[in-house]
Amino acid sequence: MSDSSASQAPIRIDGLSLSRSGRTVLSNLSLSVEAGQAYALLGGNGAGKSTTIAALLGLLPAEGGVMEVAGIDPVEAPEAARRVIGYLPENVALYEQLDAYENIAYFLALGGARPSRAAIDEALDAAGLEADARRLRTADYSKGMRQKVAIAMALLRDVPVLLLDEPTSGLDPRATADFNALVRQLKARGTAILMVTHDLLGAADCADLIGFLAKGRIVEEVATGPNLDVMALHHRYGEAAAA
Ligand SMILES: Nc1ncnc2c1ncn2[C@@H]1O[C@H](COP(=O)(O)OP(=O)(O)OP(=O)(O)O)[C@@H](O)[C@H]1O
Repeated sequence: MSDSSASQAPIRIDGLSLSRSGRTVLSNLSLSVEAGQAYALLGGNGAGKSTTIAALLGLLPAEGGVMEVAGIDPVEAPEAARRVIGYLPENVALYEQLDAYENIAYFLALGGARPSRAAIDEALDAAGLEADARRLRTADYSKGMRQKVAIAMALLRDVPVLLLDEPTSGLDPRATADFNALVRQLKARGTAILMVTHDLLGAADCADLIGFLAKGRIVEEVATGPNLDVMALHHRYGEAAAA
């Protein structure tokens, strides 16, 4: 597969195979995410979702297939790939003794960037972190607040690719809805988003494509939209997850 539109997708995985500890974990996996799209990757425990993200981050050697993030092969050039990726692990790690401004200034300085306070405020506004929380030590932040700080960093870095690992697990319904709205905003900016999730409803709410992973391969891929039958999908997903 190598038509020109697919090769320009900011996230592209084509025929990826990968083993861990001698066991096949990803098997001929293919997916692509266009600019301004979100792709939700669902699947049962151990299906290979986090491994897919680790592969895109250039953390695991592939045995076959190709990957590209913003045109960069993360296996050949992992550091260059990570410069174009915003990655949100399931639990965002921040310096607990520092506030949101200090964390953002610190992490961006590692990449050589020195955003102004106004630029940080603008990014935190876009990410939806309450103004009166920004000067508090992040030790007191909820998971949702930490994620907003990480999203603000990605906005300031202006990365074309976001990888989200179970961003809504453990969030309450309100925070989940806020997060899904944020995903829609990021799409509107042209970001390509790959999110690993167990939240089918949230995926239907904010993703364009939902892929079901089982035993390291996509067993079903559906486009979301007003006609999507989420309950039917729920039943099929259960079957896919158990496959
Ligand atoms: N460090 C590792 N060494 C060896 N095998 C691993 C390692 N990490 C994960 N695996 C195996 O790779 C497979 C895929 O794991 P992965 O974490 O990608 O699944 P997942 O779909 O993200 O699951 P979950 O929903 O439980 O997070 C599993 O069989 C797992 O046991």
